[in-house]
Amino acid sequence: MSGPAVSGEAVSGETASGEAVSGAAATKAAETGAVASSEADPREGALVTPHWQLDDSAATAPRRVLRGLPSATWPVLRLIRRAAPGPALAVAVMQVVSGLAAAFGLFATTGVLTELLASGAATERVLAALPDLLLVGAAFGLRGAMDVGVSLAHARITPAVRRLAEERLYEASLGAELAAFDDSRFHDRMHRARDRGLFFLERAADNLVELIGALLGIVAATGSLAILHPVLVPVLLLAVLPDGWAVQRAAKLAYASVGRTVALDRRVQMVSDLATEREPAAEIRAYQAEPFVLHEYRVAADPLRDEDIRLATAQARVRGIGRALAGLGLALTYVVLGGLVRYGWVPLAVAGTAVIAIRVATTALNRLVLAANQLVEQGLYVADYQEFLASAERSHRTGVDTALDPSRVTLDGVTFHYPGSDRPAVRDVSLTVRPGETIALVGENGSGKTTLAKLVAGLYTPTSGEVRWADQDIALVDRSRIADRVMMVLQDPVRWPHTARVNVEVGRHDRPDPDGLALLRAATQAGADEVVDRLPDGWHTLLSKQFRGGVELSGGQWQRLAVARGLYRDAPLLIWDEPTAPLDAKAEFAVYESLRALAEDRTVVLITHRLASVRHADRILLLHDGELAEEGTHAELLALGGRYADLYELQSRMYADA
Ligand SMILES: Nc1ncnc2c1ncn2[C@@H]1O[C@H](COP(=O)(O)OP(=O)(O)OP(=O)(O)O)[C@@H](O)[C@H]1O
Repeated sequence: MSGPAVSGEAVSGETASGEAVSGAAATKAAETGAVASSEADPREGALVTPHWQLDDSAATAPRRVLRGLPSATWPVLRLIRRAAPGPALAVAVMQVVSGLAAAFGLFATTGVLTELLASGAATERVLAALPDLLLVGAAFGLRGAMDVGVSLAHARITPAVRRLAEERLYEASLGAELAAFDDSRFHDRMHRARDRGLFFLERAADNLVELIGALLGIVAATGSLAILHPVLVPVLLLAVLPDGWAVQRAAKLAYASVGRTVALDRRVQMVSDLATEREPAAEIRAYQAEPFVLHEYRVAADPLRDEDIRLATAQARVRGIGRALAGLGLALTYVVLGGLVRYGWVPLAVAGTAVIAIRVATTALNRLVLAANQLVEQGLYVADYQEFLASAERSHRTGVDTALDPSRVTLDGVTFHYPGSDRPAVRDVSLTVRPGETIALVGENGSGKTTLAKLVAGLYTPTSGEVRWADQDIALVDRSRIADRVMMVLQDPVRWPHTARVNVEVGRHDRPDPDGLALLRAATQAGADEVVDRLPDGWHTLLSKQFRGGVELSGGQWQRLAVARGLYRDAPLLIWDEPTAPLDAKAEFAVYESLRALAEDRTVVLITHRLASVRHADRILLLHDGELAEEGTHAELLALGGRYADLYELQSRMYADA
């Protein structure tokens, strides 16, 4: 990751003076580009920000999103409408009915009080009040029924929203270009969207329902209050606005805090994986790295804890001030009401209803303020979610939907930079792979072989230059059209936590193979049949120790399955990146025999460090520092006496010595 361009404001922003230090440290770290471990210990003093913690996109988000409630509400509303339109409509209707019942109940209460406070015998007054009393009871009952109905409909909304939001996130992530996964900003956005965005989206859906209910409750109570005496309405606002300010302020503090700590959170998560997952367990013990892992945890977790405490304290202070001001406002409201009765501006019965209405309105307004402010806070995270979807969408390349012929591949001045990297991984490479030709890419570690192979396969788009299949520039073609024509075995293939059968068939999951003949052919060519024969449930054995009944394979056994997966795919362009590195000699020999058979009617790009395996390639291309340094047949390159000859000589000597 290169030093991100983050200003001090990015990490100090809205916060108190202490955090300005983190901004300065951040800028310094960004300027020096030093690695985290050589920087100041994040536990010292104010929250110091190592370079991997910096997150420039978080800095601008609050201002943009805090423009108000609508921007927080619309995306949630749209999702609710898509995810659960029926329950959403039911909630809206029942909430309106509930609000009307509340208003009706308040007016009926005035009738009851008027009768009860009139002169005459107590029994007569009670009897006179009875019809209104029944109306109050009916209104109360209707509200209760509506509230139960709202809860039932609401229970269907939240899970449906989560389900839809998750699917959209995964769609966006799966649809993003491969290069996006090499970009740290994309990762930060994705983590914010996945870890917080989804959670808060669900909460925001809850709060929206709450907000609408509270709003209708307020309209009912305030409307009744306005009819009883208009001056009570502005006075009532005095009681709730300070609280509203406090919750709003607390939400901003929380978001600013998350902007500062999102990468630390991720760091803790990564250390947590190291400490608890199976894969690193053996190496950590072998290297006695347990104390180191714990140290790593503390370095990230201590400042997180301190930041959480600082945030909670600041929020409590702000809320306390809000509460005190709200109490004063409420007292003032009652004083005004007392004055109105004292000077005979409102009758006592109306004042009695006003007290109830004020209580109802205050409760509803508090609910509203809380829900609205939580919604604004959650809206910030929902915006993160939306932003991730948008960024994934932006990275999604759309192209023409055309048939492709990859038998002749031409690279024309191709240069490729990984995101955020100044040095090109592949530099100005031009070459042509002719139909049916097998080329081998060789060179030292990091010379650009895998990157070049991924460019040929259309997984990356060149920063400059063109990759053409036949005469078609593949940068302009739909991604799925390209992928359809390539079979590929990559370095470090995925170990699918699924059955052995799925591990092969996922190579082309929609390939019709009812008798499993293609599966068996691919498995035999890759030597995976021998692996499967020894599994307790054969092809149906679950290959993941993390689930009950699952088994684990050796590295070479996994690789045989991965090779079988690549072969099962069956496409005209074959790209093999170190397919046999973890295989034993027998399996390697078998795989190369299969490769030779496959190469007869395919264009093949083979990457390997075992130069003995590339002797039969039609052409060998040696990459050095991203550039095409040598090109020719095995014999030609040996005669040239360059880097290839040196490497071959070295390897031959190793075998001879052995
Ligand atoms: N995802 C990535 N993000 C940024 N830089 C990368 C990424 N992958 C590779 N690189 C850089 O690109 C350069 C070429 O890497 P590449 O993997 O293509 O080399 P290679 O020749 O295949 O190496 P090896 O023989 O070790 O497999 C290296 O300097 C590497 O550091």
